[in-house]
Amino acid sequence: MSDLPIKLLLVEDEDDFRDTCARWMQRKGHDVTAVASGAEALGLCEKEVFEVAVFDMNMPGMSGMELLQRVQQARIEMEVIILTGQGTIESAVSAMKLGACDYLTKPCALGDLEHHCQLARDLGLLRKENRQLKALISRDRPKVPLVGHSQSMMSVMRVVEKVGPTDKPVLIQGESGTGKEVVARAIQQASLLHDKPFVTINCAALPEQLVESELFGHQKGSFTGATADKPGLFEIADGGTLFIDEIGELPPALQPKLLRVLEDGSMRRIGSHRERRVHVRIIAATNRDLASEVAEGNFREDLFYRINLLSLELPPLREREGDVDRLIEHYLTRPWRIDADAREALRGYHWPGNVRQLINVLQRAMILAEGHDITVHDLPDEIRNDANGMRIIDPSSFRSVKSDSLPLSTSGSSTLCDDSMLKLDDIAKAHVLEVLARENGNKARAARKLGIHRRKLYRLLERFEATTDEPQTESTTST
Ligand SMILES: Nc1ncnc2c1ncn2[C@@H]1O[C@H](COP(=O)(O)OP(=O)(O)OP(=O)(O)O)[C@@H](O)[C@H]1O
Repeated sequence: MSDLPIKLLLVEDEDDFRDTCARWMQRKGHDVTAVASGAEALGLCEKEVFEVAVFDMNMPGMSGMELLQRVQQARIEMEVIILTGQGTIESAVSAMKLGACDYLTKPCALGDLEHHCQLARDLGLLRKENRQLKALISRDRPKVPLVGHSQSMMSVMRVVEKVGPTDKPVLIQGESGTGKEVVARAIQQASLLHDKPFVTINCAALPEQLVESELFGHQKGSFTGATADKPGLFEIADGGTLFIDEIGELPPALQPKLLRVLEDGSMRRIGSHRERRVHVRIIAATNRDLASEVAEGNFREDLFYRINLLSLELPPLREREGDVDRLIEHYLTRPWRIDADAREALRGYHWPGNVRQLINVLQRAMILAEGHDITVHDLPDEIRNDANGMRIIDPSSFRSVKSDSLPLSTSGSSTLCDDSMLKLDDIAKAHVLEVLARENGNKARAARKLGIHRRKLYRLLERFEATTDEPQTESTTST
């Protein structure tokens, strides 16, 4: 039995007994609120959350049994002990039937009262844990090992080991499919909360109204379709970790609510005035450049600083030397084999969809292969073309770019120009600008189409701009 302080509500009309009980429990370190009537108690329960309540059975106005019924009807979650001067078996049975967890007769020793309150609190914690576990069974996924020994992944793993044991928020950035959720789970596994709930939400996958009710829960009747009270993921994750994927997509109206939970753990369900407190570690992930979102006014600066306290950036797969081979070994199960050409093609590909794309390609190849040997013919066209050095760029993509706007040099100051490098850079610029135009200037979408990180697109555009603005000298004239 735990001896942590109990958040206790005591409802007793006899002044002396109420004061004596309240003082005793307070001296024992519990957080006690004592009131003399059922009406006062109900008003309090609307605003505050209690773990345990002790109701005197016989009170003028509203009896303890009636109060218990009202509490049940309002779906207020707390453990109730009924206290009575005239205990009978019948009244004890009906109290239990109404949902009381315990029944005590007066006079009772104060030590007994405390003991029963502790048992009730532990029962409440068990019930809560049970709800959390049920919620998790449907959400939890098998653990995925973090495969990769490249230098960049080794340094990610070192950061995971360092940030894991703190209970501070972590922000994981990286392109889609780089393994942000896998890393979030690894952080949780390295933390003191490893045996506590790990609950996930993807802000991009849900409409705005649903994101709010998923995260914060709602009160019955608070909007059309809210047919019952529903706890939010913050409550379900209480004591554990909440992984907020695609946090860059969190609607602006919800950002202050999230900030409040991060600041002092307080939140309210939609349509409720009751303030709740939760203790949840937040791990957030995004494939957007959140700093630019802040600069563009799409993401609150104060929230950004809160979640960005500890951050880590996942490298794209094309920058993880040797990891494609390790991922092949991991995901290509026996009896499948891959021949040298196919392996080489996979190693050389630029993987815009990162690890997720590699897994899909391997799964597809296992289906298409004759027997159990995967060859280059079982790989998708874009990978085969890449491997043959035939990455084809649609010639029409050059039409919208005027020849005089092409960059003249990659370095800008070099007097020795390599023709082939110049042409490659020209092609790259034309392609990037074309994709950007096709996406009506939306850099996030263009970056996604190009298979590069948004930050990289910004850097490329800056470079293109710099080279275009430069005074053209003979030494940098393009052929
Ligand atoms: N290092 C890794 N080792 C093993 N499997 C991995 C690794 N990284 C990613 N995966 C696998 O790749 C797939 C995509 O990973 P995950 O969902 O974590 O990526 P993500 O970056 O969160 O993607 P998104 O931004 O689209 O949500 C999953 O099937 C995951 O198990």
